[in-house]
Amino acid sequence: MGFSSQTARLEGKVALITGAASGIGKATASKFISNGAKVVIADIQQQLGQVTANELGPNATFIACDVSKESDISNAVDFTISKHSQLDIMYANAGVACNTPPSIVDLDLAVFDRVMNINVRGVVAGMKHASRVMIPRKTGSILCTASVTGLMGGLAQHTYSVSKFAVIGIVKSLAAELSKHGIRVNCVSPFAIPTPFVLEEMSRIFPGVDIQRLIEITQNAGVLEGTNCEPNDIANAALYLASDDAKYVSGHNLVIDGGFTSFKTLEFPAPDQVH
Ligand SMILES: NC(=O)c1ccc[n+]([C@@H]2O[C@H](COP(=O)([O-])OP(=O)(O)OC[C@H]3O[C@@H](n4cnc5c(N)ncnc54)[C@H](O)[C@@H]3O)[C@@H](O)[C@H]2O)c1
Repeated sequence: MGFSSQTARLEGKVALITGAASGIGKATASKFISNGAKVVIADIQQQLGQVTANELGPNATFIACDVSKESDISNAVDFTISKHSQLDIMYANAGVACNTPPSIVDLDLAVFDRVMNINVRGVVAGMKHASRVMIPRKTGSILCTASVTGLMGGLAQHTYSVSKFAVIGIVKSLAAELSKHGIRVNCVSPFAIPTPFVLEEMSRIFPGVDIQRLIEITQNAGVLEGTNCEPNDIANAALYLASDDAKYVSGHNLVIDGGFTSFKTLEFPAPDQVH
């Protein structure tokens, strides 16, 4: 009993990770590779995706993919199979934030549709095409990145939060369907990890504040004193869920938020106190 070897928990496995050119996806790709997996990085940013794959070494390959296009997703799955002959782990991680107006009265529904196309439709398409190749093999692990905003609402969250509630809903529904095929479906829900995605949001809230200070503010928004949240915290959770260590875990949403949703409210300094 207990965890398998820390260095080879994914030996012989092949993973496809969307949105892995940067942030959480990149950290997870690196973690999976150091645990023995081969990883296909699928991302809309072609140049950065290629740089990331080069950085991660020969067990990483990049394929251009816009998750809002079903044909790009099916192409990424086909590419993975033709390169590695199997797909064991599908991590539908790509997602975007958006600048939502304070009031729903001013909500631009075109922005709403765009976010849903990436954050929800993109995840569903990833699950669909991964399932097609996993079901005949009677094995597989499907992951997605939801968010703490998929558990609780908040001001100006009428788009992003809706998309992440939907992701958690899909995870629970698909886990039910795929259990009879030996496929597990889970998600992770991060909070305030200082990636480009979050820092873009933060620079909207605190215009003109330098990046290092924004990283500091983001990390201090967590609740555990003496530790900083980072992409690797999510990569560790993804590794657990993807590996056989979680062989009896399905339909689960693993929240990695330093306790935020359990016992604390968000505490940013007032914008005029940040210089
Ligand atoms: N950083 C956080 O605190 C946090 C919190 C909760 C949830 N999340 C979720 O984590 C996931 C990863 O975000 P991150 O924080 O690592 O940000 P990030 O900006 O570092 O990474 C997001 C990646 O997704 C890619 N992407 C965007 N649109 C795409 C598309 N249409 N097709 C393919 N790739 C696309 C980007 O190019 C980028 O590489 C997202 O789903 C986000 O909603 C992040």
